[in-house]
Amino acid sequence: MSSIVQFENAYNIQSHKIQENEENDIEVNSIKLMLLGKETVGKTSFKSCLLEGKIPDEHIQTFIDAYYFDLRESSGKEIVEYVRIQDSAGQEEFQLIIEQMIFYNNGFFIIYSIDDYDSFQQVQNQIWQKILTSKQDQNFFAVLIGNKKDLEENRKVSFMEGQNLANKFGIPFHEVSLKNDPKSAKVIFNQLVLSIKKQEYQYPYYTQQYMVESNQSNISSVSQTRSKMNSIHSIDPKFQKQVLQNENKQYRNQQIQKENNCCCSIF
Ligand SMILES: Nc1nc2c(ncn2[C@@H]2O[C@H](COP(=O)(O)OP(=O)(O)OP(=O)(O)O)[C@@H](O)[C@H]2O)c(=O)[nH]1
Repeated sequence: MSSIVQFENAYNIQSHKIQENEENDIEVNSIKLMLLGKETVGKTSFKSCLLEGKIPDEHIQTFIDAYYFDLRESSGKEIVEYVRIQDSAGQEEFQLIIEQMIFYNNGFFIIYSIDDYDSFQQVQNQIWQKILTSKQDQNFFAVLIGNKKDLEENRKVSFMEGQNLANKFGIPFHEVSLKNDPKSAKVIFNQLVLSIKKQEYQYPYYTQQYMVESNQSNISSVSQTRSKMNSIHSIDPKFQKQVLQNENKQYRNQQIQKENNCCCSIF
C-alpha cells in the first residue's frame, strides 16, 4: 500500500493537443507505452481513467489508437516528459500488427480481467512471449494488471495466480477495479514511468538479456538482467535522433500499409 501512495502524485498528467509542427519531435522524444490484453479486459478504460478520470460509458472496440500527452511535475507547471500511449485491439485478427507495434514501445501495461480466465492465460501463453520475441535484447518495462476486481462473484483468477505470474515475469502486479477506482490507473502509470526514468531510459541503446526456461512449452520462468548498457554518451545525439526518426517513419509506413490491408479485408 505504501508504494501506491508514493507513486500517486509523482506526475500530473495533462492531455496535450499536438500541433502539426511539433508532432515529429514529440513522436521521437516521447516515452512510448502500450496497452496489451485480450478484448474487453479494460485497455481503453485504463487510458480513459488516466486522461478523463473515468471509464468510458460504452465499450467501443479499439483497432489501433495513439494518445499523446505531457507529464508535469506535481506543481503542474513544468513539462517533464511527453508520453505516447498506444491502445491496441484485443481481437485475434490484429495480433500480427500488434506484434510489430510492440517493437516500437518500451513500457507495457499488460491487462487481464479477473472474471475471464482466458484473458489471464493469454497473458501467460501469448502476450509475454510476443513481447520477448519482439523486444529481444532491447530494454523494456512492464506491469501486470488484473482488472475488474469489483466482479468478485465471477472471479476466475485468484489474486495469488496474478501475483505469481508477475513474480515469474519479474514485474510489478496490481489488482484493480478501474470502474470503482479510476485513480488506480494514474498510480500504476506513474509507477511505470518512474521506473523507466529511474533506469535513465534511453531507448534503444540499453540491452537486456532474458533467460527463458525452454523445457516447458510456454514461458514458465523468465528472469531479466539489465546488462551491457551501451554508453549513450558515446553516441552522437544527432545520430540517435536520426535513427529514431527513421524507425518511426518505417513504423508509420508499416502501420499505414497494414491498416489499409486490414480495412480491405474487414469492409
Ligand atoms: N465491472 C467492470 N467493468 C469494467 C471495468 N473496466 C472496464 N470495464 C468494462 O469492460 C468493457 C470493456 O472495456 P474496454 O476498456 O473497452 O476494453 P478493451 O480491452 O479496450 O476492449 P477492446 O478494445 O475490445 O480490446 C466496457 O464495457 C467497460 O465499461 C471494471 O473495472 N469493472
